[in-house]
Amino acid sequence: MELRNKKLTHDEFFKQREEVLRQWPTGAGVNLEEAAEYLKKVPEHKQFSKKLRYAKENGITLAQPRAGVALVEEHINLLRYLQNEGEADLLPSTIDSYTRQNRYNECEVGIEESKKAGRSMLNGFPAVNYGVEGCRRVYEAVDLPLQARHGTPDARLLSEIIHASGWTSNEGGGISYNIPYAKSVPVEKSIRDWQYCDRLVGIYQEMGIELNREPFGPLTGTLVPPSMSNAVAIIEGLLAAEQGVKNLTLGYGQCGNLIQDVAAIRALVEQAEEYFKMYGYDVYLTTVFHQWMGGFPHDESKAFGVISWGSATAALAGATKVIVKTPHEAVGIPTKEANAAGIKATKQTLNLLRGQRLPESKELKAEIELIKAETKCILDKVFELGNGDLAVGTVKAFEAGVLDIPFAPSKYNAGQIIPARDNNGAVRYLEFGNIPFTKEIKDYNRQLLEERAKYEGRPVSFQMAVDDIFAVGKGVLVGRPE
Ligand SMILES: CCC[C@H]1O[C@@H](n2cnc3c(N)ncnc32)[C@H](O)[C@@H]1O
Repeated sequence: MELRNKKLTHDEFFKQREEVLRQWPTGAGVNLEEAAEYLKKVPEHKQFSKKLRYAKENGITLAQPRAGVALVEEHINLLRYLQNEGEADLLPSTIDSYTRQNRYNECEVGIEESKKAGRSMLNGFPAVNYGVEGCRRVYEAVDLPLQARHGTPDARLLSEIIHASGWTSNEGGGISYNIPYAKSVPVEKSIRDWQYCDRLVGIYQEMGIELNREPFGPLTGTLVPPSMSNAVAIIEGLLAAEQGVKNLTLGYGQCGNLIQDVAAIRALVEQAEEYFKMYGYDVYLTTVFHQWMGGFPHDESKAFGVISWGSATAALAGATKVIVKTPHEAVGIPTKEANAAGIKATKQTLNLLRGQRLPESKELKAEIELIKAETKCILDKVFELGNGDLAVGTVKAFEAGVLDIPFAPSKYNAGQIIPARDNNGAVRYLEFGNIPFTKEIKDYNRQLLEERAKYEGRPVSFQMAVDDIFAVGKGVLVGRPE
């Protein structure tokens, strides 16, 4: 069947579902009607969509950690600790890397090794291997909404299992969980697979169960210009809406300049709403701001500085949710104590800033307009390449380098754009690759980088990008020459 941005028919979906549920033995434990009955019993305070609505309507920014370990009991202890000690507002289950690659055999080995070692030998929770029974134990053990967070190009079986288990949100998308996470998964394949995941949510929606979907905003988390990440977020939002998703959280990864980060969230909301309206989708939209996704300082006190700065930006931007980092970010998977500390520092900052927003200024307005103009150039070309079909256009846009994610591992990503910070730390385009920006937009980006070059007494060059990549880990935002 030709790739199309078209809601999967019931026949198309249920025919594919037979193969999906056979991918691993635990798939046999998924029964749609039984799962719907189970989901209908999820109390409001454990429904992602309800808690996000409440936060948006009350101008509150919620705090959510990442967390996942190999064994069910330990994972439950971890989540309960983050709920009770960490005061998390929303809970994750970060899924391990083998599951993300559908390598469930290796998950089995990792589970056994973890039992022998008495510690987690996987970097997340292997939800598929535990199946509905194990995932329901996790859901029933906590008292907050639960979401699957991962990086899975083919998340069809994972999505079936976690939703059937009462987990009321799923992160990911056909671009955002492929290009930054995989080397050789064709864009067409991951778009199709995520159409399935979204259609599953749409089918639950038609049964009166509102689940939340959250495309992964930060992408590579390495100097991704806001217009590129916003373009991807809006594309994944539209693709999800076509499959019947009604509750969407679009995201963005902190870049570090306050004006630009606030502008990115404001532009994302304004532009996404414009596109949903234009295409007639009735979507309840919320936003998620990811605390700094790049290199972290080793020193835990300095790490708390980065965590608090991301929290403050999220609050001032009015994001519905902020994803929390921990003081162990520079070293690896955090202990539960370090994870809880990250959440508490975040919530302290959010509470101190409750109700405050970065006021409209000419600089903020200009940055919002610039981001929207850049994003429009990209999206217009995507639709043109697809002759109006967004799914086809997305595949062709990656082939043409119109969608191009900096520092992505995927061989389907052109990798021609080069980002670098301007003198105020805002992320600009140093090389445009094949992105069809207007001359005015290109000249403005170049002018801002020339200002930095003049200040630093060096030419605009790739070295600026390299210096910027290491800067935050060294305690600064802009990578000044040594
Ligand atoms: C896009 C996600 C990257 C971030 O996701 C964190 N992360 C990954 N796996 C786990 C885990 N099992 N528990 C807690 N945090 C985790 C990393 O540290 C990084 O910040």
